Parts: sequence; C-alpha cells; structure tokens
Amino acid sequence: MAERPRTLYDKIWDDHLVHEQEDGACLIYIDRHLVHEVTSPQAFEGLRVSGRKVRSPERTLAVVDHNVPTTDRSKPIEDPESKAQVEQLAINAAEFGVEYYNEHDARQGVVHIVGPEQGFTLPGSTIVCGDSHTSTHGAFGALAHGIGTSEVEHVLATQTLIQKKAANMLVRVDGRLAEGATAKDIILAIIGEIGTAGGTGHVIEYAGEAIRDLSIEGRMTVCNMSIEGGARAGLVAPDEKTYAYLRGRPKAPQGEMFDAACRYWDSLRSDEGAHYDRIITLDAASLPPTLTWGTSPEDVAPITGAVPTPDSVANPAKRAAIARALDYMGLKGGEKLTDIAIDRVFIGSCTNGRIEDLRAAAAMIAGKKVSERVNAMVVPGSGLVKAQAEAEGLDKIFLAAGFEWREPGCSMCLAMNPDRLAPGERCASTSNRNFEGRQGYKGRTHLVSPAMAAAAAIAGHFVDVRSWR
Ligand SMILES: CC(C)[C@H](C(=O)O)[C@@H](O)C(=O)O
Ligand code: SF4
Repeated sequence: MAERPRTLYDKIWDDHLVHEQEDGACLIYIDRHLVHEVTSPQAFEGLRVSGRKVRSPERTLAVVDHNVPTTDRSKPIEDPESKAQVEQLAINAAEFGVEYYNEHDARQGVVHIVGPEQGFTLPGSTIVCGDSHTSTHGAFGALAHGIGTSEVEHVLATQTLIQKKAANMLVRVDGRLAEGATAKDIILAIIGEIGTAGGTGHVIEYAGEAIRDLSIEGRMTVCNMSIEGGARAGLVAPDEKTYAYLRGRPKAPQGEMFDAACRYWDSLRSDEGAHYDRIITLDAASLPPTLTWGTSPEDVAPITGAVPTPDSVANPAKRAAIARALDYMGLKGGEKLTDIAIDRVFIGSCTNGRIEDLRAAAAMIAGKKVSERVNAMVVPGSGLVKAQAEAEGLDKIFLAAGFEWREPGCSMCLAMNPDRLAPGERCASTSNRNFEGRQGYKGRTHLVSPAMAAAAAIAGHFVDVRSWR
C-alpha cells in the first residue's frame, strides 16, 4: 500500500514520537534544548530537590540574554533581581554540566540567534526552549517551540516532552516581494490577515516563491513571529540556502557527516498531496511596507494608510478594542501613519537583530543624521553579529548618524533590563510584540522592519521607505 502523503511537520513528528497514549497524549524526543536565565531557575531547582541530573547535557545549551544590560559589561548589574537571575544561570550551568555562554562570551546573544549561529539548530530536529519565540528555529526546518518552566524541568530530566499533535496549516506567499518590502512586512501582513489567534492549535508551514526567495535571516524573522499569530510553531522546508548557512558552524556535523546529513535533510519536504487543515495564500507583490498602529501584533496597516477609527468597524467588541488601543497609543484615529512622530528607535531582538537586518538599516542612514527629537539605538542580536557588523564598518555608520551602538541582548524588546521606554514615549521597534507596557510602563510600540525603523529615526516620523532617499 502506498504511504500516506505527509507534511514536513508530520515527518518530523513521526521521527520523534516515542509513545502515543489512547487519548492522543504523546511523548516526543527532544534533540536540542536551549536555556536562558528567565525560565530556568525553578527547573534546575526542581532537579536539585529531586536529586536528578540533566539527562543529556550535550543536547543542552545555556545563554544569558533577557536581563543583561547592553552597556559596559565590566560593571556589575545594578538591578538585584536581574543580577540574581544571571548569577543563578551561571551556577546552574556549572553544577549540572551544561555549556553556558555568559555575558562576557563573544558567542553570547539572544538565545534564538545564538542557536542557529552555532549550528546547534539543525533541520529535522526537535528544539525547545522556555521561550515563546523558539519558533524562530523553524526557519531551518526544525520543529521548534516554546515550553513552560515545568516542561523545561521535564526536558532537562528526561530529554522528552509530553505533547498532543497539532494541526497542519500552510501559509503560501506567492510571487516576489516588491522593492522596499521585507520578511518583516510578510509576517506582519500574515498576522494582520489571520489575527493573533489565527494559528491556534496549528503548526504553520511557510511556502511559496517569496519564502524560498528569503535569506535564512528573513525566514527566521517570519518564523519568529509565528507565535504572534497563535501558532505552536512555524516551519520552512530546508534547502541549499539552509545548508550553506549551516556548513562549517561549530556544532553542525562536519565534513562527510554534513553531506550525509544534507541527504537526509533533502527528504524533509511536504509530500505532494499532503493534507493541510487550513491553507492561506498571500500575494507577495502586493505587500507594502507595513507597521502596527495599536497594542496587538494584528493591528497592522500599510505605511500608505491611516490609523483606523473605532467607528470604521461594526462589531462592538472590536470597536471597543480599537478605542482602547488608540487611547493607550495616544492616537485619535484617522492620522496618516507617515504623520506619526516618534521619540525612540530600537533596532535589534530575535526578530530583526541579525547581520542582514543591521545592513538593511545602515543602508538607509549612510551620510544622514538621527532627528533631534529621536533617541535611537542598535543592539546586535549576538556578539558574533556585533563583530561581523564592526568588521563591515556598520557600527561607524550608525555612530556617525547618532545611533547608540550597544552590547548584545534582548534589550528594549522587553523591559527586563535598563533599556526601556519612559511613559508616553513612542518607539519604532524591530521587535515582535507591541503589548501595553512591553517596552516600558506606558511605552508605545510600533512594530516595523529594520529599514523602516532606520528611516524613521532620521525623519523623526514614519516614512515610506519606497520613496526614501
Ligand atoms: C521571558 C520569556 C519567557 C518571554 C517569552 O516567552 O517569549 C520573552 O522572551 C518574550 O519575548 O516575551
Ligand atoms: S529578543 Fe525579545 S522576543 Fe526575543 S527572546 Fe528576547 S525578549 Fe523574547
């Protein structure tokens, strides 16, 4: 009998299924476990209390990212809670024999940038981390998702996870992106289309010409925000670009082993006729530079558009949500997006803190100056990204324009370290969440691509990068 056609997700799932109960609860094997300081202290403490070890230290990699200041690292961390969390990860990693990149290590950075850089992230593998943006690693064709702290403990102890299988969703982005549109605009448009609950219970596979055309960095940007669309994970089938990115990375297979791995990875494609529970298609050519106006990642609009007004929708609940978002964002509704003035710019995060993002931002600002009303900063996603950018002279371009050039970490993506917005400040941010208070109490976040953020820093307000000179 011919085998049932399977999706990429089905294949990775089947390869890792250890046991399935009658009620559908499954035990799956976890190939890679990334650990950061926020969601691991209680998990390690749990092991300590029950006298357990980390089952597979060689499959576990720890890095500090959320709480580290992005200024001078030779100074002690001032905030006592942050300091304690950072110190505890160092203690736990040493005690349990887990490899750890501390804040002085050149390889340190946001965990979802570090994994791929080290070749720890590999196609066809299962990857977890106590962090919702673990979906980023799906860009390599890995089944990667966030887990809670009790699951972190479970994976540390057993290298397995209890899961129910998700449904399959295909998001196909056909055609080619127009000039000025980027991976960030693709994913913002997708979330605008499906909503923040649109992917609930599904693993999204991204396909189509526009996805294939993206660099690995761009695919990471798309997969990163899968969770903002409610999906459990995002996936892109691996291809030659994936292999080229991974070849020679320290933790990837080397030499003949790599070639053998590539032959296996070539099988990681959805079969012709495989079943998807839901299919969404978008036309890349029609996607403009896009940004958020409200307090949810689904509150998107094209840069040529205007902020919506509550009376533009009939549904009373939606109307109230728009009114509340506008109030928080300090907007009346109806403003042209290009008329919105900003106070801060943040270029960084696991969404857009990679070398390609910094190149795209630098290309917008060479020879120009940051607006007097704006404080702008660039936070490379990792020490390796920072070193690469400096080798290319990007730091000089940013500094000459008046941007701050910082040390790697999560920084102003979320207010867990000294980088944060003051109440009422409005920020063009390349990160992934614009929730109330996300970048600081009463801070106002607009999510954009690196090019859009850089251009806004110069202009002092949002601009359409397609007409930017
Ligand atoms: C702190 C951490 C648990 C959190 C997450 O799960 O994503 C953070 O990284 C975020 O982006 O909100
Ligand atoms: S950069 Fe932002 S989204 Fe990414 S892990 Fe850090 S806090 Fe979470």
